Amino acid sequence: MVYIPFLSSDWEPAGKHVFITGGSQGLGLALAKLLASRGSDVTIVARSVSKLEKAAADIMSCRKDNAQLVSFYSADLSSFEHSAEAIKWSASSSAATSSHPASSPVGRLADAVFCCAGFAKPGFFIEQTEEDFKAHIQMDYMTALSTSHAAARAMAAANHKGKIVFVSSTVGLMGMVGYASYSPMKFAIRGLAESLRSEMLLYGISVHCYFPGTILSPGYEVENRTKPELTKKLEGPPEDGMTPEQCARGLLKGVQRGHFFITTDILTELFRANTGTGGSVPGNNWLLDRAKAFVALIALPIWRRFEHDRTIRAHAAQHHREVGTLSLSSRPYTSLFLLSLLHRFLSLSLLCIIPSLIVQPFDSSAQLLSPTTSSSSSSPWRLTDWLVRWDSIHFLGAASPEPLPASGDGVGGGGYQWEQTLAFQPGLVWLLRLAGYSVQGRWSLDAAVGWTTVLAVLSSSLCPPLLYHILCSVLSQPPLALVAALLSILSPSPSTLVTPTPEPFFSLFALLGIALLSPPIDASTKRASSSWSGATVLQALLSSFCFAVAVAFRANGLLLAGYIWYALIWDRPVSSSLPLRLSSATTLTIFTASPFVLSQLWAKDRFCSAADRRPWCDEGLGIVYSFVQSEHWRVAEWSSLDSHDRY
Ligand SMILES: NC(=O)C1=CN([C@@H]2O[C@H](COP(=O)(O)OP(=O)(O)OC[C@H]3O[C@@H](n4cnc5c(N)ncnc54)[C@H](OP(=O)(O)O)[C@@H]3O)[C@@H](O)[C@H]2O)C=CC1
Ligand SMILES: CCCCCCCCCCCCCCCC(=O)[C@@H](N)CO
Repeated sequence: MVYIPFLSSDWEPAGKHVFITGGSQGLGLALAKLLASRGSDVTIVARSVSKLEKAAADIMSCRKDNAQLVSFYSADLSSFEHSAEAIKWSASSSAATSSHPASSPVGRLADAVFCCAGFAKPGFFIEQTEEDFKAHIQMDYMTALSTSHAAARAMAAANHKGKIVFVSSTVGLMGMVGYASYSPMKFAIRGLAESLRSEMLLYGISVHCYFPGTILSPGYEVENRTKPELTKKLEGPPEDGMTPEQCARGLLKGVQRGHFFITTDILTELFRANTGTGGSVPGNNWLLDRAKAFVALIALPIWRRFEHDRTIRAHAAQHHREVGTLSLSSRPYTSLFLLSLLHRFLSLSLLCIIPSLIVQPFDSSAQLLSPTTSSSSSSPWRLTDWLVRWDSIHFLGAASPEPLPASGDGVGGGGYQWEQTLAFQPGLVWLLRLAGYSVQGRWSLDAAVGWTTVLAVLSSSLCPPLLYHILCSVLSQPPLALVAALLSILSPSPSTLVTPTPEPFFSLFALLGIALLSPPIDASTKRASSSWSGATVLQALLSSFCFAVAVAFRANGLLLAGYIWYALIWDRPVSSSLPLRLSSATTLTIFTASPFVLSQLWAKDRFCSAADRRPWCDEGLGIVYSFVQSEHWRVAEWSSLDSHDRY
């Protein structure tokens, strides 16, 4: 016999046996109560007996007529065997399973089977495990599959023209963040419903599939415990959801009208009209479906692009902080370091060593030191020839404890002898002095240059991985951070990074300080901590220490204090009072600036007591730094080329 939907009238629940999985709570229970109130005999199936007993009593109290049967059966429906048993038991005349009034079977094959059992544990895809995915396959797809399979077999065998009703979800028509383990199961149920709608025509069994939006059920409460904030935000507040009772009424209405795909909210209806109709899926109303599909055609892409995707992208920064998307070990720190190291060695050999072996070095500053070099000519190493460039010669002059036996004028030696070197911060000078003593008891130029070079290569190679680390937390776009870090390896002045200059050390400590200022991740909440804690203070202190070291190498490190102000005053919504934050930022700025201030005070103390006071001792703030900049280097003057005669 052929089932002709057009000729069949509204489905009438009175007197029918309805079999409801997941009938002990939420949608299933609401549906069971509704159908009981419409005169159906009801069987509910779930796992927990205590919940079933309570629910069955509840359903009994909703009956229209006391002769209606209510029955519960406990089974885990993810198993084919148990599902088949449940269907068989409900149709049998077995003895009661307990003293509960609803523990006897209804005793005839179900007329309608509602597959409401389900479960959701939302979470981010990359955080979920094999167990999570398997649980969804079992609890959502397998429960629906095994129940419908058992029901279809029993109905087909008995030539019983019943109904099978699936419960999918809005996310069975559209996928969204947080539901990557659940939504595909609801798509699968939709696929099953479509296949069965077609195949069950053979037996006159009708098939329906319901796509509810948020149902304010006990299951919803549970899933919200693991639901990402972003998913909650996109789904909307609980007020946007529907009660199980509202959903049950909508579902029953759809079933009664013979709708194949049933929805109860506008958004899902638009998705249904957009993707769920046409082709092999029968529509609910030809004209209205087309009108809705037209609205959906315009509205959904706009909604997706300007609302949905935008919300997700805007959440990226918070997400990366919460989840720590890339574990530290999977970040390309080591590769960046090794790549930088390779670049530094190439710079050393191709720019410094090989050219000075073949031809004259491109920068001949080192030749000022030639008397020294020739005195140690027995050594095959010509470190100074290779590695002394530009300002290095002046740093070496100040670093050498005794005057350097230089051939030219202006190198000096024995400390800060030349006024113009006073604008050099003491960091590199100290480092060269220390390194020079490393080999013999006597200060050695080669040792100073050699060891400082090794440290410069290491320091400048650590900078790209550090920059990557900082950019990852600032940009929240690891690929972009990687490109920037890779490009940073290619310095416009490669030899500065591998020879005794302040830049490698300055960069390393400036970046370290900035990295330390990024908010710590709270281990328990996995969020960037937003409160003013001991850790915040310690971090800011450590970072201002790094900045101070950077200032010891280069005076422009003073600007780094801006990061402290940004972090303490602007960036972090700290709970502490503004005066406390302002005074902390001020204190840390003074700390950061101290190497500069101290070096200026030292210069003043040393050079301004003599009778022939230099002009800067009395001019303005009495800072030698700015005097040297304008007088010797003519910084910010177009005529700076003239100043060369002063070197
Ligand atoms: N809540 C929502 O926002 C939405 C829910 N849905 C879907 O609607 C349906 C009902 O949802 P809701 O009311 O929230 O569900 P609940 O989580 O509140 O209830 C689920 C029911 O299914 C039963 N159940 C779960 N697993 C099994 C199993 N393996 N074998 C037998 N019974 C089982 C539970 O009982 P027990 O644990 O004792 O077995 C319970 O009776 C589900 O399919 C769900 O996916 C769709 C869209 C939105
Ligand atoms: C143009 C209109 C714009 C409207 C924006 C709405 C955003 C999408 C809402 C998705 C809701 C998902 C509900 C199903 C969840 C579910 O199945 C789980 N709770 C399972 O328990």
